[in-house]
Amino acid sequence: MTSAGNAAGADKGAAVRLEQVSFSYGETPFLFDVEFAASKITAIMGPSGSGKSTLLNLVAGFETPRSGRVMIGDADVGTEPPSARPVSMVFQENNLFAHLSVERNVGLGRLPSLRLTEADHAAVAEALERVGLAGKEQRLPRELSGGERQRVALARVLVRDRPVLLLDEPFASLGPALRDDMLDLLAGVHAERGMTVLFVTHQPEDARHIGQNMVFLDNGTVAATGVAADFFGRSGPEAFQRYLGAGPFGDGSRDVARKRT
Ligand SMILES: Nc1ncnc2c1ncn2[C@@H]1O[C@H](COP(=O)(O)OP(=O)(O)OP(=O)(O)O)[C@@H](O)[C@H]1O
Repeated sequence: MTSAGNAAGADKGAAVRLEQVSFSYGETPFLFDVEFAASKITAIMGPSGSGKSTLLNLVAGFETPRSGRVMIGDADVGTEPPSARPVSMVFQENNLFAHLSVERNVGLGRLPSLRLTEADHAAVAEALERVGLAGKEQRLPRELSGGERQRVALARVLVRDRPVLLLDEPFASLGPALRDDMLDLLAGVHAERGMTVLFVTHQPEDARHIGQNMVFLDNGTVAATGVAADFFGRSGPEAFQRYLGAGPFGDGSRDVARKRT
């Protein structure tokens, strides 16, 4: 996959670098030293509790490192509040304000005050069209399906138009066919915009579907990095192969060869 679909968006992303970033939750230590290439989709995998969400939270600014630097492009953002970072984030659930319409939920990405200009309204309409939600602008989140709610979250990302997009298992609650649709939508948006995407997933097939690069976490640190095609080949990192064999919960419950239904 390339970002060549839109020359204007091709260099849009910024590299994300965690330089010897240490952090802890009580007795649980983390140490991250890793670079996410600009304008690429990097899938982040690892056993439950290995620190995937923690890593995203450090990049987003919801957590602060004890030491080390969080770099986005050339800027050290380690002390910036989340709102000042050039980042958008989509979670598995609870991305939307329940009492606000689809249109207003997306508009928030443009302007938290929701005092939108004509141009802002046009951008919201265009984003909703792009994610296939034209005509549903006035609905409340509870009047949408799970997949549609995640489309609203993606539309908000589009109007925010930040160089870095963090996705924490955004499609985990969706069935396989819908998940594939959402991955295709995400890949399309990435091809147009060229933002840097960090995509946390438990699903090897999702990582293979859209991941260009891979980062594998284990026990609070980066155990392996590389190009996705190499990771999933026979000569992929041993720790990753073991993880795939055991399944993310260490019980063999999932397998790389698992077929979509
Ligand atoms: N707010 C918190 N307070 C205390 N401990 C936390 C907190 N958030 C996470 N942890 C702990 O930090 C470790 C890493 O959690 P994290 O959510 O980053 O893992 P993960 O790899 O995203 O897991 P999963 O795949 O289950 O979502 C876990 O042991 C978790 O219990």
